Parts: sequence; C-alpha cells; structure tokens
Amino acid sequence: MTETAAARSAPEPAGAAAPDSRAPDSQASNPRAPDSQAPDHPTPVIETHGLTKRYRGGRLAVDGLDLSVPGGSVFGFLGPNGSGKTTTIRMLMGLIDPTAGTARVLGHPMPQAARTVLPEVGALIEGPALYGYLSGRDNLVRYDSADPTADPRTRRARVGHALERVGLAAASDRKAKAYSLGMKQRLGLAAALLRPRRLLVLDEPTNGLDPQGMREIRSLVRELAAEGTTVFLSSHLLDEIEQVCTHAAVMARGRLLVQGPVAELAASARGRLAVTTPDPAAAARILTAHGLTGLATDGDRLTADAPPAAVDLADLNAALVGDGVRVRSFGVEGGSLEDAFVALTGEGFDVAG
Ligand SMILES: Nc1ncnc2c1ncn2[C@@H]1O[C@H](COP(=O)(O)OP(=O)(O)OP(=O)(O)O)[C@@H](O)[C@H]1O
Repeated sequence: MTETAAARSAPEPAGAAAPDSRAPDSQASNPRAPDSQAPDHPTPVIETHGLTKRYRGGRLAVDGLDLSVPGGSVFGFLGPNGSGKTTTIRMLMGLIDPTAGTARVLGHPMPQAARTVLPEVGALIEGPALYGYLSGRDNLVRYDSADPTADPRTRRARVGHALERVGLAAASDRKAKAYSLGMKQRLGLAAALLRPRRLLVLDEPTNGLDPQGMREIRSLVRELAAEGTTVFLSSHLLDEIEQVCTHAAVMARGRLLVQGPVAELAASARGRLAVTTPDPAAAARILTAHGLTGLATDGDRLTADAPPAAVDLADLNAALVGDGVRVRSFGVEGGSLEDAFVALTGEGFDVAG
C-alpha cells in the first residue's frame, strides 16, 4: 500500500491527519504568517536544524540536516536512492519523530504543530493511496468527505475543479485501477489540491512514469508554483531538478552536501573547455603545455577542465591558432548540476544508489 502523509491508514484528505498523541500546538491560537513578509526576504517555508534520524536497527538515515526552503520556490531535494530523502520528508510531515534536531514547517514546529500545519500542506509520498474499484472522481469524493472542514454542499464543484486542474476530467468516471501510473499520480495530486495549499510536498512524483507522464507532472508543478504555492519535491533525477526547480539541496548518505538556487549550484561547477578541431592531438599538446588538466579527446572534439579565471581564453585560442591548429569552435561549456555533484562527492551521480 502506498501512502500519503495524510492517509496513513484512514481515508483522511491529504494534509488533514495529525497524530493524536502529539502535544498541542503552542502557536495554534496565534499562527504566524510567514508569507506576509517582504517577498525579497521570504521566511523559510521549511527550516531544519541538525535534523537527524537513526532507525531502530542503528542505521543513520539522516545526519544533522540544516535545510532552508524559501517561500515561493520550487525546491528540489536531490539525492541517490537511499540518501535519506523520504526519511526527511516523513519527519517534516510528522509521520516519524526525529532522533535529534528540529524542523519547522510554515513557521511551526513539527511534529508538535501537525494539526495546524498539515491542513495547509498537500503531500504525495510514495504514490497516492487509492481505491482501485472506485472511479477517479469517487476517490476524490472520499478524500473530500474525510475532511471535516470541507463543506459537503460544495463538494461536487471542488472535486470537479480538482479533476480539471490535473487534466483528468474526461477520465474521471473510469475506475482508478484502470488508470496509468501517471494518471494515478495526477489523481493523487488532485487529492492534495482539493483545498488551497501553501505548500506541496511531493516525494519522487515522476518515479516510474513514462516521458509523457513526467512532462505532465512537471508542467503541473510549474503551474502550481506560478500560482504561488511553494513546492518541495524529491527526486533522484538531476535533469528533472534542473528543468523544474528554482532551488535545490543535494543529499548523499544522509548528509546535506549543498543547497541554494539551482543556477548558482550549476554555475559553481567549473565546466569544461571544449575545442573542435581536425588537429586534436596537436591541440592537446598545446593545452597541456599551457597547464590545462583533465584532457579528453572524442574524434575532433577535445575537452579539458576549464582553466582558472586568471588564464585568458583569448590567449589560449591564439596559442592554438599560432601553432597551426585549425580551430572550428572554442569555448567553455557551462557547468551543470551533475558537474557540481561530481565535484562535491568525487563520484558520479549513481541513481541506483
Ligand atoms: N523504516 C526503516 N527502518 C530502517 N532503515 C530504514 C527505514 N526506512 C529507510 N531506511 C534506510 O534509511 C536510509 C535512507 O532511506 P530513505 O528511504 O530515506 O532514502 P531515499 O533517499 O528516500 O531513497 P529512496 O529514493 O530509495 O526512497 C536507507 O539506507 C534505508 O535503507
């Protein structure tokens, strides 16, 4: 059985469940309004300090995590399988207790404030919990009915709107078990969107989807973000993060390696000098003589680690041409998030973990 943060065992609407054993929220009567601050100084929507989880077997799944997710961002939580992403999300949603450290979501401490926070959070964790024998529409009706704050008189309209939102209106009367994986994910998103949310938390939302399904989910995420919802999504796909996210945090083996705006993370990687020439061997000799490292040749294409800023690219190019190398193209190719990851870890981004 898959799970949403809100629907661990009961047909609760996404975001509505709060563990009964939790202490009452000390701030419930005086909720802060983090988003009311100046947009250029957004209060973090998610903030953790030293967040740590050691499972009973002794495995340290998350190790001293300091995370800061700006309001209005599409925040990619990136890491290979087993790096601690799901464990972190489960702590953020109050589904499991941290071993140490603190987490605040929408300005409130978690898990203590789960009752206050979760109604404002739409969560999709490891796929939606659906009844296969019910239609897509009836699954949403069931979610909506389980929300005590949802007015039954407006249920039909709410469900219809959510189905429209995710592009499932035409398929809404088919049984959920006949849905493709992508349609099931979209139905899960529709459930999370039955009420307005300030934060969407999506755990590997495109996992197992075909390229078309991935595109659909990604464009929906972009639309939701454009409407002002902060989206926190985990992924083990670097290109997915580069395509949809404004910010990212990179995890490996339970530890946070780096976080920040995606453009800055990618730019922090030095990139590669690339030269296209019919004389690659001569070009390699000259670049080596000028101190360049990491040379690799593939046919008429020669690449090398980008030179330090002190080296003028124009001088390098002139040296090649001056020594008779015929240059078809010459330039530094921008660093990618993958380059940054490899530079940080000294290893490739192994999706198999
Ligand atoms: N309930 C559990 N009990 C013990 N160990 C666990 C439990 N859940 C996860 N782990 C371990 O904790 C580590 C982190 O797992 P987690 O699922 O958080 O990583 P992840 O980055 O989300 O990976 P994936 O994408 O594969 O889910 C892994 O080594 C995993 O085996």
